[in-house]
Amino acid sequence: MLYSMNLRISDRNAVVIGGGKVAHRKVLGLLDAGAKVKVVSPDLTSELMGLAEAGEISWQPEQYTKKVLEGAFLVIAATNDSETNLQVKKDALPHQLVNLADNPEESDFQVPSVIKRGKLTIAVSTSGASPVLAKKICTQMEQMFDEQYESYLEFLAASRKEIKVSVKDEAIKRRLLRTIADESFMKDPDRKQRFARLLEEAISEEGR
Ligand SMILES: C[C@@]1(CC(=O)O)C2=NC(=C\c3[nH]c(c(CCC(=O)O)c3CC(=O)O)Cc3[nH]c(c(CC(=O)O)c3CCC(=O)O)/C=C3\N/C(=C\2)[C@@H](CCC(=O)O)[C@]3(C)CC(=O)O)/[C@H]1CCC(=O)O
Ligand SMILES: NC(=O)c1ccc[n+]([C@@H]2O[C@H](COP(=O)([O-])OP(=O)(O)OC[C@H]3O[C@@H](n4cnc5c(N)ncnc54)[C@H](O)[C@@H]3O)[C@@H](O)[C@H]2O)c1
Repeated sequence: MLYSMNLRISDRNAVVIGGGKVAHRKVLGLLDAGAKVKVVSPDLTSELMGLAEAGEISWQPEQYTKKVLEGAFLVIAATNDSETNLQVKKDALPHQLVNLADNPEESDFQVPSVIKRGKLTIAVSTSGASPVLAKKICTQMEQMFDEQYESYLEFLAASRKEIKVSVKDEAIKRRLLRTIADESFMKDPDRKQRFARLLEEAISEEGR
């Protein structure tokens, strides 16, 4: 069984070994999360070359050696040589998190298929059974959880903050938090006013 979590990696060192299309996909995810990315590979796809030229990633144009792992928090071995990928896992220190693009069993972590809607993240994993299915499920979910969720999550975050500072009674607090998570709030263009009224009522209910 794998343990699911969302890792904060901004400004952490990530090393990607290999410069093909799989490495490129992993690099984009790491950059989105704000990691400092180094790619180690004798060659790069044109997309990765563009990122190197733009200074978004650093490129070490050489074959893998153990030394490149120094200082890495997270390591992705995505070469097309399974022996090299396995060697990366053997060389890494126990506290370095290693993913092997061709070997789910030997990986410390696996990368899920992901949908992002602002603060909302939906991640789908099949534990390595079928990455294609993971992607397919995400594609289906993309329609269910459309772009409206981005502003809805902003509303939820702000409203929850207000509830936490203004309401002391645990039962009332819970009721409000559940109410704003109702689908009708997601669809209501006047949800801010509706929430303001509810909050006011709750505060006076508490004062009684
Ligand atoms: C979800 C996603 C995330 C990402 O990579 O960012 C991801 N793979 C994606 C796509 C994809 N992967 C493959 C194809 C080609 C299929 C085809 O057509 O043949 C496509 C389709 C495509 O590229 O479109 C083949 C493949 N994948 C792995 C192996 C090796 C093996 O299993 O032994 C092989 C066989 C290679 C071969 O047969 O040669 C291994 C892994 N792939 C994983 C994740 C991890 C398990 C996640 C899970 O189980 O849920 C894991 C274990 C390791 C890891 O990478 O962490 C991403 C979708 C992104 C999106 O949502 O858009
Ligand atoms: N995890 C996934 O999502 C996924 C998806 C498809 C394929 N795969 C697997 O991922 C691997 C890479 O796939 P790809 O399509 O990117 O391959 P690719 O052939 O396009 O790229 C491989 C890259 O690795 C580099 N490389 C090879 N040996 C190296 C070494 N010793 N040191 C440094 N770099 C080295 C090559 O120069 C090249 O840049 C394959 O093993 C494939 O089976 C994984």
